[in-house]
This record gives sequence, C-alpha cells and structure tokens, in this order.
Amino acid sequence: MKYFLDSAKIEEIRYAYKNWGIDGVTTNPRHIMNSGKPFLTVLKELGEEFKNVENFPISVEINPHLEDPEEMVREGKEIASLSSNFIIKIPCTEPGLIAAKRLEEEGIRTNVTLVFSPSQALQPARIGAKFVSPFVGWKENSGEDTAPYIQDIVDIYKMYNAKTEIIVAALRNGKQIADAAKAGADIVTCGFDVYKASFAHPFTDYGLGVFRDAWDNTAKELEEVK
Ligand SMILES: O=C(CO)[C@@H](O)[C@H](O)[C@H](O)[C@H](O)COP(=O)(O)O
Repeated sequence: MKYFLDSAKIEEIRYAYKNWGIDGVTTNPRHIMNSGKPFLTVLKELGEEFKNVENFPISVEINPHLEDPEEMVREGKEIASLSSNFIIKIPCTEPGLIAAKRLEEEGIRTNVTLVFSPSQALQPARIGAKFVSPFVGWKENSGEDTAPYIQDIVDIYKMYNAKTEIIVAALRNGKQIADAAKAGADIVTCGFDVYKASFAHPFTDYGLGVFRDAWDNTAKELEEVK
C-alpha cells in the first residue's frame, strides 16, 4: 500500500520524501492555507521540487466555489499545465463528476474527493478517474464505524476490476492506516504527525530501555581479563 503525505508544507513534504519514501502528496485548500503561502506559490514550489521525479502524483484541489463543470475543467487544465505531476482534485458532486469525466477524456488525471459512501465511489470508477478519496476521520468523529464502508468500496472495485485507485483519506491514527491496508486499499494519505506516531509504540521505547540497561551492565572484555 502506498503512502501519500496530506500536506502543502514543502519542508515536511521534502523530509517525508527523503526519509520515509512517500509515494505522492495530496493537498487541499486547508493545507494550502496552513502552509501560510499563496496558492500559486505552493504549486510552483511543489512543481519545482518534484520536476525530475516520475510517477509522483501531487493532488491539487480546484477552487471549491466553482459549480459549473466548464469552469472546473478550465481551472483543472490551468493547474495541470503547471506540472506533469499534478492530479486535479475535484469534489464528488454532479458538476464535479462531469468535469472529472471531461478532464479524463482529455488525458488530465483526476482525484475525486470528499467521498463518504460506496455509492459515491461508483461514478469516479465508471468515468475512469485516476483516484477516488473516501474519507475516514470525519465519519469516525461523527460516531460512524468506517471499516465496513472502506471494505465495501475495495470489494466493489475488485468485483468490477475498476482501475481507479483508492486513497483512504483523513486518517487520524495508525490503527486506521492498518485497517485501510487490511481492507486492501491502494493508498493512504495522512498528515505528517499521523505517520510519525504510526512508526512508534510505547513498548518499543520500553524495550529499548531494557536493552540499553542490559548493554550497559554487560561485563566488559577488559575488565574480565583483569
Ligand atoms: O482528499 C484527499 C486526498 O485525496 C485529502 O487531501 C483530504 O482533503 C484530506 O485527507 C481531508 O480533508 C482531511 O483533512 P483533515 O481533516 O485531516 O485536515
């Protein structure tokens, strides 16, 4: 399963690419706002940073105020022209799906986002979107158990041999990452801190303490000779 970083902060993206080998990036308007930089500046930085890296998808969301498919397509094309790594992220609304279909027909790859049900995940696959992004965290926060819904999407896609790759999004902890892997999702996208926490376990730290003590208290060769 691939790991994408859900972020628009160039420093953490650079770190996660170099040290963790992340496979791509997903951004959204909130991540761009949190970067503290203007939209186009972030896009230029990302395009420049990965200009020599092939197969490194960077999802960039169109203006969320757009409701007309023609305008969505126009903006999607403008964004896509800035970098061959850019994937156009479009909301899972009817106009969004129309725009995604047109963009895919013109060879511009899309990521249909803000997906919250298996039925919403069907049309992105039918129109050949490159990615679909079902959300987990927001539903879990509202008290829903999301494991069955992700499993349903994975199973349906398998049943129909859908080529669209599933990015499980809005994950909050390591268990949700493991659940996505268990369900057979293609990709997860998480924030920097969620990945960092997922690499750790309190027993790993405890065990290290035990082994460090043992190391320090092991008889030293020179002392044994004496
Ligand atoms: O849709 C995708 C990935 O394609 C994500 O970037 C998605 O926007 C984010 O995971 C969600 O918005 C979660 O954001 P947050 O609640 O973790 O700030």
